[in-house]
Amino acid sequence: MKERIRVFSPATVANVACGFDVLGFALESPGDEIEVRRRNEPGFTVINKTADTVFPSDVNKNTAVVSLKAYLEHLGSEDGFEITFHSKIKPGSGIGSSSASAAASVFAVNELLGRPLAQTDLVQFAMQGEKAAAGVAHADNVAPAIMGGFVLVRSYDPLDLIQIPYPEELYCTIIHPQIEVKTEDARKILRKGITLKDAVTQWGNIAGLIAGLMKGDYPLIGRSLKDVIIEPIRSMLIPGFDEVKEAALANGALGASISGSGPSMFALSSSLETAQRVAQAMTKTFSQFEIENHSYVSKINKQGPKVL
Ligand SMILES: Nc1ncnc2c1ncn2[C@@H]1O[C@H](COP(=O)(O)OP(=O)(O)O)[C@@H](O)[C@H]1O
Ligand SMILES: N[C@@H](CCOP(=O)(O)O)C(=O)O
Repeated sequence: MKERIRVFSPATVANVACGFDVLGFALESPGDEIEVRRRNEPGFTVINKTADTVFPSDVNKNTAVVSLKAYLEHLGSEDGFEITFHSKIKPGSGIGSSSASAAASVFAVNELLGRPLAQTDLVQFAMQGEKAAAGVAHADNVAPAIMGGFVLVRSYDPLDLIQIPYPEELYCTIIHPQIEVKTEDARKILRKGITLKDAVTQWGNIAGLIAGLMKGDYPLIGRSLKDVIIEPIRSMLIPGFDEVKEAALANGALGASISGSGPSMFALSSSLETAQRVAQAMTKTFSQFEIENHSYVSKINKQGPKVL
């Protein structure tokens, strides 16, 4: 049996505007690149070879270790592993840094062990990594990170994950302002109650977004990419949010909102040319707020994690 493996695990956009905690999609880039090696004794070590990522000092709070422990416990294994991070999504970015790590380790070891579990069965363990990072075992990052594409979390209990078809020509613009917003903090500020009016609007939009993706109906996707519950609260953490979102829409994006818990923003477009124009417009607008930022365009990642 192989003793070591190197894998890539993708960044993800969770919530996707109106799908708080229930919808997410994977990006072709960026992502985590880790190498996992079986140790000769139980326990876990984390080696950080990334340029600018700072992990928790306690290795057992690393989401890659937390998810892997849950997976190995399920298998009844007492094996130990060394995890080396070669590249890393910046934590607190809003594109699933904690999720990419949680997904990477369980995918890697499942491959090393000859796939004792189906890939979709790995999500439940990666969710434990998310719980360590954000206090809640939300699946809308780790499900698409492991399964690829768009994934709807139809139910958490029991866990019911639905892969959602989407049009091939769909491009995501990500803009990442250089500020950190921890998911845990961005969850604490949310209202505990919502009005029936907002609930009706939100579930109409999530249904419309799913229908638009499945039908490849770009106008329907655009009409549905609206969030009346989470975005009004969290956008207060992102200086210039309204202006940047307006710039994206004015330059042809189907829709735009906060990526995950932020501070990154995402916009979906139906062509690469539009997505690139949107990236330029969002960057130019953010720069007017003197916030260092970088933007890029990514296709949707069909595959999820992969062995390198
Ligand atoms: N392997 C890891 N990768 C990223 N963040 C991690 C990891 N292990 C623990 N963490 C912690 O999780 C938090 C980042 O997760 P989160 O707030 O969800 O950000 P993001 O929006 O990037 O997923 C940070 O507090 C970080 O210290
Ligand atoms: N549904 C979660 C998604 C968090 O995404 P992340 O990429 O910021 O970790 C939430 O909105 O809290």
